[in-house]
Amino acid sequence: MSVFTTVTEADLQPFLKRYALGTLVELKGIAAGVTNTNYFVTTTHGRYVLTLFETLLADELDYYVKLMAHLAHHGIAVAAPIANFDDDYVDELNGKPTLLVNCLPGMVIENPNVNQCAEVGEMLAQMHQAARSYPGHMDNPRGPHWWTHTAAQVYGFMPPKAAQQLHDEVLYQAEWSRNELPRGVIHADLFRDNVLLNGDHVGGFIDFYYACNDTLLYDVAITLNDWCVTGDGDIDAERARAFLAAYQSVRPFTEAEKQSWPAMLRAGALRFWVSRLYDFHKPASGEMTFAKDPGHFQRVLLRHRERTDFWL
Ligand SMILES: Nc1ncnc2c1ncn2[C@@H]1O[C@H](COP(=O)(O)OP(=O)(O)OP(=O)(O)O)[C@@H](O)[C@H]1O
Ligand SMILES: N[C@@H](CCO)C(=O)O
Repeated sequence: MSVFTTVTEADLQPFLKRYALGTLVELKGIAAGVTNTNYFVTTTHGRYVLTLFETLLADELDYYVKLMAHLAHHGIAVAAPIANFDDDYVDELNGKPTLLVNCLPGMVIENPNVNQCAEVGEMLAQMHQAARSYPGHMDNPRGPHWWTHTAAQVYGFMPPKAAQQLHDEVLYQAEWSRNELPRGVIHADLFRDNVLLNGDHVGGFIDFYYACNDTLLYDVAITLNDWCVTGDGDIDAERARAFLAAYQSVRPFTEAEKQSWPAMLRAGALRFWVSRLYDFHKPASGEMTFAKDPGHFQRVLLRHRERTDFWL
């Protein structure tokens, strides 16, 4: 469930008076999602999504929310934040920082087809391009420094063979240089549950709260590792080829990116193996997370290590 902070119609009516959105018709909690409280809000003007941020503070939201507004302004399918009469995107309701965005068409798809993977690849490349003029900056909090430090905290909980595999990968990732790779704003968590699909078309990308400035190729790897994966951690070649071809139809990889692609695929898997290991072995008390299977990304990573064809 994901209504951690209850909002009643009586709470919302005065709040909505700070926006040009008409009056409340219906308020409905959204079950999906595990971090924040989300509601569908229908007013006399349309349908919106209200998010109450359970952990992020108002000033921490600035980079993400302005990025969403910037991308929407460029025609990228993302939820567009709506400003209140003070021209602020982030407001406050029931003691929590709050955001209203437009409701996007479509739904989360668990088993995407080839066309849907291609559409996501194309939109991702266009998002990378549209974000080139975004002035905000945020270092990636989940890069090599983070996984080296975080892996060190979980080795002791792991079977020796898996710990050795993880340690080997951390060392391997420290040995190659990312300096030549194009950088920009990345989503950094564009899994299937963060994209709404409207038929074969992208209804919208959501959940920009890991977005940051890093290499664009890292975003491509993270996205492919989820969208094109099979149940056993292998990659479906047909979906991978379609995804990459569509991405490159907008932004072809540089030579340096082509060379780095096999290593970057592994980096994308390592990042989520480590975060899932950490959440599994060291859940913060009272934290509202539902541990996801770390073994899945161990399998994805080990398959990448054996791979000889990278679908380019
Ligand atoms: N702009 C939107 N338009 C339509 N539906 C949305 C929109 N934003 C969120 N949703 C719906 O709400 C659900 C939960 O949103 P989201 O995944 O962002 O939750 P969260 O708890 O904030 O994040 P997380 O899942 O990363 O914990 C989504 O699966 C989607 O169904
Ligand atoms: N997408 C992440 C969780 C949210 O960051 C995962 O599947 O581990």
